[in-house]
Parts: sequence; C-alpha cells; structure tokens
Amino acid sequence: MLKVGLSGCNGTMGRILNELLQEDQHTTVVFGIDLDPTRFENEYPVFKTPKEVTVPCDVVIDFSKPENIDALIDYCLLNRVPAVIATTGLTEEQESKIVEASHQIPIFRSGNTSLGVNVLLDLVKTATRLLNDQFDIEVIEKHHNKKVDAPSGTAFMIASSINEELHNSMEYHYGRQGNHTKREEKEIGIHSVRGGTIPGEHTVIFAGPDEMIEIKHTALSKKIFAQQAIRAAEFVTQREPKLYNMHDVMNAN
Ligand SMILES: NC(=O)C1=CN([C@@H]2O[C@H](COP(=O)(O)OP(=O)(O)OC[C@H]3O[C@@H](n4cnc5c(N)ncnc54)[C@H](OP(=O)(O)O)[C@@H]3O)[C@@H](O)[C@H]2O)C=CC1
Ligand SMILES: O=C(O)C1=N[C@H](C(=O)O)C[C@H](O)C1
Repeated sequence: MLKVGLSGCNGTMGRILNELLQEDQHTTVVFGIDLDPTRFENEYPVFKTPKEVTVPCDVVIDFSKPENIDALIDYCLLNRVPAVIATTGLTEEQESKIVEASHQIPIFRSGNTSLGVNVLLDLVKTATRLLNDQFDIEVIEKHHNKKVDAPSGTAFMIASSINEELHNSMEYHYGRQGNHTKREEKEIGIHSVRGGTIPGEHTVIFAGPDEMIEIKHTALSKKIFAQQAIRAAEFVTQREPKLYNMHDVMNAN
C-alpha cells in the first residue's frame, strides 16, 4: 500500500487526487497539507504547513501554491521522502532548490503531467528542428478563470523545449500590448487567455511565408493530470535520488 501525503489537499486538484487515491486499492492518503485544515471533513489529519507534519508517508504529491514549496522541499529532505511536485508559477530559485534536492531524494517535477502535452513537447521539438529558424513561433495557452499564474507552467515548458532546439537563442515576449515595433525574428510570443472552466489548452503556431502549422493539446478534464501524477508517485518511490519528468515515467516499462 502506497502511503501518500497530499499537499494542497483542499484545492481543486487535491480533491480530485483524494478521490482517486482513496478509490485505488494500492494507495491511501495518510495526511494532507493545506492552509485551512478545517475546510473539509478529511478522513486523515491535515497540517497547515509541512513543518507540522508528524505522520510518516512513502511519497508526497503536491498541487498547491508556490508559497508552500520551500517548506515542502525542506520536509522531504529532512524525512527522506520522495516527491511529485506539480505546482506551477515557482520562482527560478525554487526550481533550482528542487534540482538541488533531487541530488539527495528522488523528485518528479512537471508543470504538466498529461500524456498528451508530453507528446506535444516532442512534436514541437521536431517541428522546430525541421523548420530550422524559418518560421515564427507563438504559444497560446487557455485556462479557467481560477488560475492564478500566467503564463501557464506548460507554456514555459513548451517555450523552453523550442529554445533548447534553437541553442537558447530565443527571447520570450509576453503579449504585445504597448509594442510599436514589428516582431523580431528571435522571439517566441507567449499569450494567455483566462475564462470559464477550461481545464487547459495549449497551441503552438509555426507561421511561415504563406503557410502555417498548429500543434494543439486540449485537456478535456482535470482528472488526466491527477491520474498521471499518481503514476508518477508510484514511479518515483522506486527510484534513486534524481530529477525525473513525465518522459521518464512514460518510458518506464
Ligand atoms: N503539473 C500539472 O499537470 C498541473 C499543475 N497544476 C498546478 O497545481 C496547482 C494547484 O492547482 P489547483 O488545485 O487548481 O489550485 P487550487 O487553488 O484549487 O488549490 C491549491 C490549494 O493549495 C492551498 N494553499 C495555498 N497556499 C498554501 C500554502 N502556503 N500551503 C499549503 N497549501 C496552500 C490552497 O488553499 P486556499 O484555497 O485557502 O488558498 C488550495 O486549497 C497550481 O499551481 C496549478 O497550476 C494544476 C493542474 C495540473
Ligand atoms: O492550473 C491549471 O489548471 C493547470 N496548470 C498547469 C499549467 O500551468 O500549465 C497544467 C494544466 O495546464 C492545468
């Protein structure tokens, strides 16, 4: 039985994960972490911060807020607990802290756990390589009106995959409001749309002279993220200290 600590247990993703983990005969939630421990009648203890956790677990799954991440990593390091960190909008320092911590404990990190987006990343890399600088590239992401970070973590993952293919020569441009000059060749435009209950949509546009390619992923529910995060949790508990992503999980037998 995999004993899971659920960080952000009262949130939208936390509640979906809770349901899936309790349904699964191989997993159980042993504690939660969230700002208001009394908000729901959880069947397990909920702690306000990772520092307060007193219950042992095999792995922590985190879908919370950036404010929680430093203390969560400290908790995982102190207790040698593997982690799945899915929260987006982290600072560069926090991303570096995750990399550092992964030298001591196994950490899975991804801004998007869906299978489709991780295939999209490969398709986008291939298109970028084949088009070799000839087409302008723009990323459009659409999400629900409760999302607090923009651009999405996925949009950053897409932009950085493209940039790696182009030897990190590109600059990111967020929207074009206030611009009075034309688009530069070395730009990746990144645009955010927020509304309703959109679970997540990412479109990458390759625009060339007289032709255009669009590569698009649409999440039709939030459940897909939770299901693959659980798969990542099972994966990471059986691994040596290292930083893992969704490609590692998808490529494992
Ligand atoms: N990697 C992926 O595939 C995916 C990542 N995400 C990311 O997961 C995160 C959570 O998403 P979602 O569930 O929709 O967001 P929610 O806002 O619904 O949930 C976040 C939860 O964390 C709680 N929280 C806030 N601050 C802290 C803190 N300091 N310590 C502990 N808990 C805290 C919130 O409490 P309160 O409401 O009181 O603030 C809330 O219950 C986001 O960053 C989102 O982008 C989402 C889907 C997929
Ligand atoms: O907040 C969300 O909902 C999502 N966040 C992630 C992101 O920022 O890319 C992943 C997914 O798109 C849903």
